[in-house]
Amino acid sequence: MLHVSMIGCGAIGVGVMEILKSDPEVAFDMVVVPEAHMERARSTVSTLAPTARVVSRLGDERPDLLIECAGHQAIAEHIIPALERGIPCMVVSIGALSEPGLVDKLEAAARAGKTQVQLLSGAIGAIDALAAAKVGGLESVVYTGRKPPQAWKDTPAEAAFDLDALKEPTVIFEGSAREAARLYPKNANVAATLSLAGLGLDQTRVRLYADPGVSENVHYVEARGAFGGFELTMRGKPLAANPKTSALTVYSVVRALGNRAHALSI
Ligand SMILES: NC(=O)C1=CN([C@@H]2O[C@H](COP(=O)(O)OP(=O)(O)OC[C@H]3O[C@@H](n4cnc5c(N)ncnc54)[C@H](OP(=O)(O)O)[C@@H]3O)[C@@H](O)[C@H]2O)C=CC1
Ligand SMILES: O=C([O-])CC(=O)C(=O)O
Repeated sequence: MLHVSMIGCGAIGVGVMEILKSDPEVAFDMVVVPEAHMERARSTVSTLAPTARVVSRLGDERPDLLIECAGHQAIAEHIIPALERGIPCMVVSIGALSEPGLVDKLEAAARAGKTQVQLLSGAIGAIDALAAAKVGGLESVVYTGRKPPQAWKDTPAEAAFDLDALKEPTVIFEGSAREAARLYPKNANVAATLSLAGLGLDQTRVRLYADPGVSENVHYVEARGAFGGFELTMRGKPLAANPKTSALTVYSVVRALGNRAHALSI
């Protein structure tokens, strides 16, 4: 039985607990949320993981695994201290890792605690292929992200474009993955994941579209290198609870937890 503590109880956290409710080999012991929202989280968690405690910090507890499904802040606040204490961690807010120095801090914390932090693939696929291709040498990685206009609400695109009135696919950003992550931090997970697995934030090229013709989060990747090349299209169905997040992200977390908990890992 794998004893897991989860940080965050939003669209991803709830989706993960819903699926794993029926897995006898995974137990959620604690769910960590901000102090102000503990009561709300308690009512959600009581139906999904009735034995789990809702807390605002991990304290002295030592789960087998700590998983972050919360956001940027949670990495500094919870993941780095847990790694330093030797608790293995998984991180889903990969966009946060575009902050200069944060990947190094994560690595240093894991080394100090003699443990490991796993960065999850989330909404994008072929990270195994891209990371393997990097060994032989990559020449180019180009990522095109296409989402319905409303998925770009609360981003700089809202000020620059009349999103509700768009009739055609519209490029809202073109540049490096680093710049994409700076301007669109809540939509930067895929660009940052591809960068970390491949050519880095400065050499990974990104184009983002607000497209009234799509209802899904469409991720298109072209990679070239010594290995040859690949093109990948993901058409991720958005979660009802958060249209910025593809449902595959939830499944990617469930897969990762299953791979730690079960006798067979794939
Ligand atoms: N790797 C990938 O491909 C993808 C990654 N993501 C990332 O995953 C993360 C979660 O996404 P999603 O579930 O959709 O987001 P939600 O906004 O639905 O949920 C986030 C949850 O985390 C909680 N939270 C926020 N800050 C903290 C903190 N410092 N400590 C503890 N809990 C905290 C929130 O609490 P409250 O509501 O009280 O603020 C909320 O319960 C985001 O960072 C997102 O960018 C998303 C999609 C794909
Ligand atoms: O599709 C998703 O779930 C998330 C996404 O685009 C991103 O954050 O890059």
